[in-house]
Amino acid sequence: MRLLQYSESGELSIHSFDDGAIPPYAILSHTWGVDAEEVTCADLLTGNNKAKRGYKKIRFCGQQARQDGLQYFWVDTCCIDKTDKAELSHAIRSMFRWYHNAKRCYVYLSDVSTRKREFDDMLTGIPHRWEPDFSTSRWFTRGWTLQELLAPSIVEFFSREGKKLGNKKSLKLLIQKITGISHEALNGIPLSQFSVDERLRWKEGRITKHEEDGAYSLQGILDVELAPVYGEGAAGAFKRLWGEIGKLERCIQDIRQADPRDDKKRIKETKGGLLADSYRWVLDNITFRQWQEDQDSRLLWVKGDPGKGKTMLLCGIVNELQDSMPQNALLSYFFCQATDSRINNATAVLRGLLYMLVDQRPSLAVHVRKKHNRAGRSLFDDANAWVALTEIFADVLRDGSLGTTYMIVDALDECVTDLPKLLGFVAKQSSASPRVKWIVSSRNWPAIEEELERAEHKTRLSLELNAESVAAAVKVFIQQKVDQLAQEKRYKPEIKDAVLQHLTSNANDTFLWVALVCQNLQGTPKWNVLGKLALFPPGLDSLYQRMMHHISVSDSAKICLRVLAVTAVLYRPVTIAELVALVKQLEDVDDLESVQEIIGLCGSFLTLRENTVYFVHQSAKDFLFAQASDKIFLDSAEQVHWEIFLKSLAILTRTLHRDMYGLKALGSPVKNAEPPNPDPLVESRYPCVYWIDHLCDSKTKSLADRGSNLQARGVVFEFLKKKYLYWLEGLSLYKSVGKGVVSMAKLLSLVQVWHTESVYSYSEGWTI
Ligand SMILES: Nc1ncnc2c1ncn2[C@@H]1O[C@H](COP(=O)(O)OP(=O)(O)OP(=O)(O)O)[C@@H](O)[C@H]1O
Repeated sequence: MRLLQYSESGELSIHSFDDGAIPPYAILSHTWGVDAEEVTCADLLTGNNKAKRGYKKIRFCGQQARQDGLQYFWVDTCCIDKTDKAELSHAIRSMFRWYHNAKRCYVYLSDVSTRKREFDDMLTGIPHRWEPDFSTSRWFTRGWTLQELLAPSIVEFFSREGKKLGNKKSLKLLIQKITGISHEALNGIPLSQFSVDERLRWKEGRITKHEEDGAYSLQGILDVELAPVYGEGAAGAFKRLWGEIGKLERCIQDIRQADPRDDKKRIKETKGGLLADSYRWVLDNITFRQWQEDQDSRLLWVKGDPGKGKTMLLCGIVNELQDSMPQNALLSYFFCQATDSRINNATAVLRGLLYMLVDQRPSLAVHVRKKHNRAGRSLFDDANAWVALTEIFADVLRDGSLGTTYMIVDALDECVTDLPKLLGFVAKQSSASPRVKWIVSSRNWPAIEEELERAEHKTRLSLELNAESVAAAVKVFIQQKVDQLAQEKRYKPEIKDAVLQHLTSNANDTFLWVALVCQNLQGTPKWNVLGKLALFPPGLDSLYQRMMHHISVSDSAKICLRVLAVTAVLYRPVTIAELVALVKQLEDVDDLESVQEIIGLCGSFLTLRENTVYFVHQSAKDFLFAQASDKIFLDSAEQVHWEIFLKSLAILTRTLHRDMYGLKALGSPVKNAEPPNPDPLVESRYPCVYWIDHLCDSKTKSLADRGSNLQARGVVFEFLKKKYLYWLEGLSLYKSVGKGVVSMAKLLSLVQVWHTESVYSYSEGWTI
């Protein structure tokens, strides 16, 4: 980028700077006069044509910049060498960014005068107003000036005498009236938050000298890049612009696997809502403040035992940052959950973080588009997705337009697949840039500590070492929960006091323990509360143990344990309809209410939200595997996987057929495929995506279980023979083709294992 500078003696000079080393500068916005009177790059380099009228606005810009403490300034007439085609093309593509990055933009209005005022005042005694001239100024009718108004954060307007008229914020009512652009856009809200149609409306009626510029001048406003091809005409330029907008939209849609904002909302609600007074302590915590204020503190690791409130703390921190960060800062976050295969792996974490960044600032998609244009959606979910995502992510974090950026990842310990890779990535990237600040949270796992140790600028916030603050936060939580219970269940004061007392003395600074006991008390009649209190032992595991015992001795033990066993090995939370289809024992329970009741009986471990069954907490699932596996899985977890695999293929064989959504036209885009009502595939969504995973995690890999292997081969062969294409159609309707491809690769490996273990038999002759 070239910049101008006036020396102390008033000498004008021009300097070139590389992208990473551009000093602070002011920028001029104006409308062109007669070409011959504008100062060109050649004029400056040769020192010719010093009498051109165009020097007036250059002098104005230089003086104003100096007054504002800026040494350098940029003027389009002479800072671009328009005779050099490559430079012109680069400048057109960079212009929005140059205006955006300028410290101040001065709009020089050569057709608005303030001096006229004094003259008119003398003649008529009526004060002259510059506003009418301002409203009809040529500046508001030109194409390129739209981005010059929108891109910089400070835009100041000057009359032809160089008198300041105001800025885009102080004049926003007037500017809105003239341009139809909303206050929010003039106040600097990211343009990506306005629809493409609205942004295009702002451009209506504006003209450009070259017809193609109508489209080229919109690229920054619409977050796309368009290399200029003068001569293609307006139609050609707009056609390419639409094409780029379409590609950008597809790219952002393809990155999106799940929106972390929705996951955060869901997690917060499933955990009973966020209590601000139970997390605000962190804002005054010395380690947290150091992370926030110190440039050299880039990675904060929040660590603590299960149920200490890390996830809720991070939800609170996200809210606080959202409210307090500067407008051009970015915030991206991800909440891992081991029980949900959409959000329990390293690739999903990067994809979620990237989605949030690109969604807030679509111009960052330029780093994704190079690869995405070639690979499409499979870039993010094929076997090489991790490698591609880490490269893209590193480019995004290096982007020059990135200001302060916050990256937050909760529950690293719940990243089931490729955690070491994720830790390595966080350690590396958090050391790379002082502009990017990271917070991660996890349990106190030595393996995580070891990896994060490699980060250069890290601090840690241990909840155990901040026991006093956590204890006070838990106390507030207990008080709020007990008030709520007492009010809803109309406790007498002595019962309320006893509950408060029991919770306070046994919670051991563990939020989750309090939440579980209160959930239990919710279903306890008030006459039984005092008797029941003593049955809630301190410590999470003891509490789970008691809950397990309660389920095991109940009349519904058999069915509840089965529901728990199946739910524990599923790869994502399932809807009630999916659960009923997968659990054989629920087949005869034909009404929804009874199923809900059964799930309620497992209530200490499971919870229902919007018809979907979730584990109350990861620690509940951990407990089932570690300490109750003999009770719930009976034989083994692999056996449960095996049964789900068989059940899945039975469901799919029954439900999959040709053109399940009645689309009729082959090749309809899947995004237009609306499920019929009722949806014929309501039970088969889960089996369609996960049957191979269950097969792989069942016993069939082992030669010892030859019988199962033979049975698996037979069932899989039959299924693929009859339903393979319909299965692909199902995957496509569920937008899970990428996952299907990965699953097929897994199946192929499994077949190869069978083969090498001599289970494969040519005489039966089937191949995959
Ligand atoms: N600030 C808060 N407001 C409301 N509820 C809270 C808050 N902090 C913790 N809780 C309650 O405590 C429970 C456990 O908290 P959370 O899930 O955040 O713990 P965690 O430390 O992330 O646990 P784990 O490491 O086992 O995942 C939540 O389900 C919620 O009921």
